[in-house]
Amino acid sequence: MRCALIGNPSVGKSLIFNQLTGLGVEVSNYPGTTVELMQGKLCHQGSTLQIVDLPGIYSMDGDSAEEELVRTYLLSEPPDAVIAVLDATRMERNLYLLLQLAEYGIPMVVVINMIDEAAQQGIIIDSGRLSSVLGAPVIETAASLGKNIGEIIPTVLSSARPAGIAVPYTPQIEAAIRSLGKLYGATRLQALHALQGIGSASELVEGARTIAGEIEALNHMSAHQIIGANRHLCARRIAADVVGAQEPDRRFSADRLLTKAIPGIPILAVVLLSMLLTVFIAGSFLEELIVEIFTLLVIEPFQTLSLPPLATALGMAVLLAIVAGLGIAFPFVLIFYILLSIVEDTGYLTRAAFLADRLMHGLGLHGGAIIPMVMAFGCNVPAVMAASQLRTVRERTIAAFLVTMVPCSARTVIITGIVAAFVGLWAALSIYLIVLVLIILTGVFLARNIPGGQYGMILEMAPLRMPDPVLVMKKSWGRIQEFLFIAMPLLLAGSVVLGALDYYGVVDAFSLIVAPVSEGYLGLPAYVTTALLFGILRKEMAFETLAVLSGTADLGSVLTGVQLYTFAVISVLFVPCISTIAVILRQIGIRVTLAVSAYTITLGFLIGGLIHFIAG
Ligand SMILES: Nc1nc2c(ncn2[C@@H]2O[C@H](COP(=O)(O)OP(=O)(O)OP(=O)(O)O)[C@@H](O)[C@H]2O)c(=O)[nH]1
Ligand SMILES: [Mg+2]
Repeated sequence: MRCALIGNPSVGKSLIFNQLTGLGVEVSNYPGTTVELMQGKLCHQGSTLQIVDLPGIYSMDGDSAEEELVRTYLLSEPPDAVIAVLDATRMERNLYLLLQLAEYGIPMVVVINMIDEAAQQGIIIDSGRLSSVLGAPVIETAASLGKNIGEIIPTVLSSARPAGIAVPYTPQIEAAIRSLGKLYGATRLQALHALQGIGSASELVEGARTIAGEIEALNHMSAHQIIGANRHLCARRIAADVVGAQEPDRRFSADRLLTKAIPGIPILAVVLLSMLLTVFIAGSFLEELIVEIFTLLVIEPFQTLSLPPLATALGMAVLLAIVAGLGIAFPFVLIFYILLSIVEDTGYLTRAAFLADRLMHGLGLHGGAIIPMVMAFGCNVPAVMAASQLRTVRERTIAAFLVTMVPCSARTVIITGIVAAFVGLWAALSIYLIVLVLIILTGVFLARNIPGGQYGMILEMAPLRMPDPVLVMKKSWGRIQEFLFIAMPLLLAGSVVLGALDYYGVVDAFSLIVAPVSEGYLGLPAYVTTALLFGILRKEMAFETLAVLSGTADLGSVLTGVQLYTFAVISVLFVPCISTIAVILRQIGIRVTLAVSAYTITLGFLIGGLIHFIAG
């Protein structure tokens, strides 16, 4: 048996899905979290059920990718039952979708989720009454508390049935439905779709177009609009019937403060800055701790072993890679993801997107793109994935450029580990400033020069709520896995290769070749440029390779401040790491990948040369 979860965005479908199946689909207080169909299985009293988590949608008849996905899914492979999830605090709007869903005639169970929040807001729902109005079973749940989730499957199995309710449309629409039925044998659903111009060219769609044209001429409103208005009216009536007295929302005033330019923008700046500072401070603290413990317990004992030289070289390379990955990058990445999950689940991120909207428009993006931009501080890889969800090619292209320029945690490691440690805190901050200016210039330039229109942003404010610590940790863990299981192995493999190349003298030979450019143009010893190139594998590798090749972790003793600064700026700017390149290639395309790589290499070496020219 197959069963699908359908509902508006952010009503808790994925959380219910996870609780039913025991899987870990991403759950977040940000509309549009699930963008594709997710499947899971569960066993109930000996029989296996397949559960499908669908993206959240506001309507079944629109033309967004998510709406089309849900519609095609229901039409082409109708599940045996649907679980319609509603948000108890927004019944009217949720019922609008439910009324449309009812027209598909698939057996359903209605789940009114977030009943805990409704209770807090003084909203009372008469679910018995709703059940008799809809003609389908209704269950009240609070997924975050696990309340009544256990009742869903038994109810689906015992009493799911097609909802009996039908929206009463205006006489003209009803007449059109009847004649389309008579003329083309269309069902009510097919006739409604055809009247709204949904579906591929067919006699029915052609015939419906003529009728819809007549209706439009008579009403000065398209059939699509009339149908929508009828459904809204019906949803409003049902909501008025089943939803009890509602107290004014107390969170309203907090929202006013967060979304008005003043004090909203200063608050946003403080939030972003404190996120960065927390990552810096807590990250460095953990970093030192881990590196010290690791050196004491692993590296020092390893050095006292008398192994053959090649084994020592390779072993050291692996150990250094583990310190670089687990000890240095991990604390930064983990803390960043925890902070991001918290900001997301409080509902603040939607306010940030709203505030950033105007600013981002200057860069050719809309406020929603603030999410990939902020995520990029953690790691560019998930940020590019998020950017590839933007609506137009133009936006995706611009976002790919800007996201890859944002200093990710690995680059933060270079900035803190090299510049802050050996040159100074202000020098480190100045790198962020340089990057910020370059990002703005790039965005403005691309926005002016890439053709294509700009979409406005339609983003629903997520409700403000206390994040659930367990969910926050689960989500951060889910995100960190990419780092642990994809980046770490890459880092280890890269280090072994580096160790071998160094051992056999290949690194030295390579250094000879790059020496003229490196020394003449950038003012850097040749091995430093070699280290830079290793940064393509993984940005931390640049740092680590530099330490390996210069033979000491105390970089200040072998390179001057300007040299270290130049090195850091170039590695921050030039080419994203290999994982980022791969993900741009997969999600956005080869042309953008090549353009981004060429652009960032040029930028890195131009600015690097400039610094040497001015300060060297
Ligand atoms: N208070 C409360 N919060 C809930 C409940 N159910 C879900 N949430 C929270 O609501 C937010 C949205 O949950 P998701 O499961 O991601 O929602 P979704 O319907 O899958 O959303 P999309 O994938 O965007 O369509 C998360 O922050 C959940 O923790 C509930 O019953 N009560
Ligand atoms: Mg979801």
